[in-house]
Amino acid sequence: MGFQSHHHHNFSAPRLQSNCLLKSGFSSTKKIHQFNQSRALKVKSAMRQQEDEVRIPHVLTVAGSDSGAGAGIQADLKACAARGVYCSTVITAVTAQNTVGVQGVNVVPEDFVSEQLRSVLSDMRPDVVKTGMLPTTGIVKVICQSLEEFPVRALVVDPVMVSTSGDTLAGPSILASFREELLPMADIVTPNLKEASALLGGVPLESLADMRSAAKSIHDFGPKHVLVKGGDLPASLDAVDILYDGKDFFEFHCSRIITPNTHGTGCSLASSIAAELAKGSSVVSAVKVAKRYIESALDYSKDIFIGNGRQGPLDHHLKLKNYAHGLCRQRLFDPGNLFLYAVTDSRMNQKWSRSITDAVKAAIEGGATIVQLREKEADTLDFLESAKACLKICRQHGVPLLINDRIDVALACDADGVHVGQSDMPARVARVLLGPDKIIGVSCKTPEQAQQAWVDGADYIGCGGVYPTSTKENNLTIGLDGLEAVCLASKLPVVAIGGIGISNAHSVMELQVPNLKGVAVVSALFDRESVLTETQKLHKVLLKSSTEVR
Ligand SMILES: Nc1ncnc2c1ncn2[C@@H]1O[C@H](COP(=O)(O)OP(=O)(O)OP(=O)(O)O)[C@@H](O)[C@H]1O
Ligand SMILES: Cc1ncc(CO)c(N)n1
Ligand SMILES: [Mg+2]
Repeated sequence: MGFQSHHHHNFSAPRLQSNCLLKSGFSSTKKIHQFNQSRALKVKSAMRQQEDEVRIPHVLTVAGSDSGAGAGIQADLKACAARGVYCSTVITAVTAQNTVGVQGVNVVPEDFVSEQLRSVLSDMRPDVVKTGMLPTTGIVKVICQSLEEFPVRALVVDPVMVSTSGDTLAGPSILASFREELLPMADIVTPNLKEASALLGGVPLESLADMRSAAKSIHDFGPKHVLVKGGDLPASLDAVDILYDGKDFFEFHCSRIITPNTHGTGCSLASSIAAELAKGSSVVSAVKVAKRYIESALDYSKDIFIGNGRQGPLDHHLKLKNYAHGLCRQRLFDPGNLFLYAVTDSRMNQKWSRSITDAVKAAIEGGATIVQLREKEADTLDFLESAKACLKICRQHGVPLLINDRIDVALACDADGVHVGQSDMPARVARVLLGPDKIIGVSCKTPEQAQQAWVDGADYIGCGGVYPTSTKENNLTIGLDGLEAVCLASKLPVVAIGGIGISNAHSVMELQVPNLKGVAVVSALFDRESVLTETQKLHKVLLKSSTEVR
């Protein structure tokens, strides 16, 4: 500490620091170690104040765990993740729950709820707190105390009382604590019809007019906004929610989605509102966006089948999944796909006046096991259109389609991956852009490049030019020796490329070197009269080589 106050930042040369260290009287190694640690911490917190630090919006949810994961803590985590917000969790109860109902509830002692709150609030400073299932009045109390000690930007209260299945999650004794303690602190409270009715001592709520007057009465308890949700209105009516801010009413309409999978809509709506508030939205726009998200998620999960009960769960991660195209597509890369790797070339297709789709179709019918579109001259729009058309053909045959160099085109058409060269987008950047599931291949000529491709998260290596080629100008030929060196050093499967065709494919595969999975060809297939026949011939040669090996 003395060191810090005696010498200010201007004197920060390393030599001076070690002099000061001696002067300050740190003698034992232990002390020096401690000093270095505290200095490391200071450096870290100084770094944290740098301008380029990224503050991610943060919601803390205080709620119960739902073992079926449609509602509660699990819904909050997934909804926040889907909305791009960090979510920390304080658990108030653990429920044994599924699509049939609630089989058991285990309440977390209020002292331990308090301890969880302190851990998160004192250190991580969430922007917004959202509450869900609060099973005891004692738990409501510790939340109010914690929020007084550690204020947050907004409080969203979902006054959970009964599960969708009709099981009690918080008894009627909780109502007084809600009215008197939590609601006065809330920026928004989100009761469904039953909860609004209970908060008001049991008044029946059946129409939009009832919902409006309920919102007004609940506002008198002190929350800044009241959202009365109409999910449980008669099935003949739209799902309309009413927001009241003490002055004006806002109606949020969406058409009713016919689905058994509505378990968790309430929790997810409240945490999505919290997520938007954490991003800095006003309450009105937060509700608008959150409701839109719930509508899409409900629509998206309307046909999924999980569990045998009456109430299936909402599924939150609509953007990450692809049910629409049948089952979840399996995207794991199979190195066996490198066996006969067809690379298209726009000039050759022009020369033989065939469309890129016809070229791809013929190659696949002839036995190609993976296709790469390499369209150096094409306009982006044309390239995208032909990529979409080729993808359709490839999917029909279960053959992966890769795009050369153009990450944007691969993303736009949802191709299976990309192939990049040493002077294209670095593989590690491509990996970040494309996510964990897409296939990434990298052209490598040396063991060092092969090692880098592995480090960067590539899936395979294209190694060449093995023989001289006319497809690529100024391309260094590395020969069979160069190929062998890369294959031996590589941690990734390798496909050989460069001047390979029917006459020499056997000499390549004959190397029998580990990791070598096949050959990639351009001219040998596409600079020919019949793509189909040439591919069939090459396929035969490769099959022969691979059976000879065994
Ligand atoms: N079938 C549906 N179609 C469209 N929107 C719906 C449907 N059911 C509920 N919603 C909407 O979902 C949100 C949650 O509403 P709901 O009234 O069901 O809350 P809840 O009963 O607290 O939820 P939960 O069923 O998870 O306990 C509201 O915005 C509501 O309008
Ligand atoms: C844990 C938990 N919280 C909230 C709800 C309300 O849907 C539920 N069913 N379970
Ligand atoms: Mg409901």
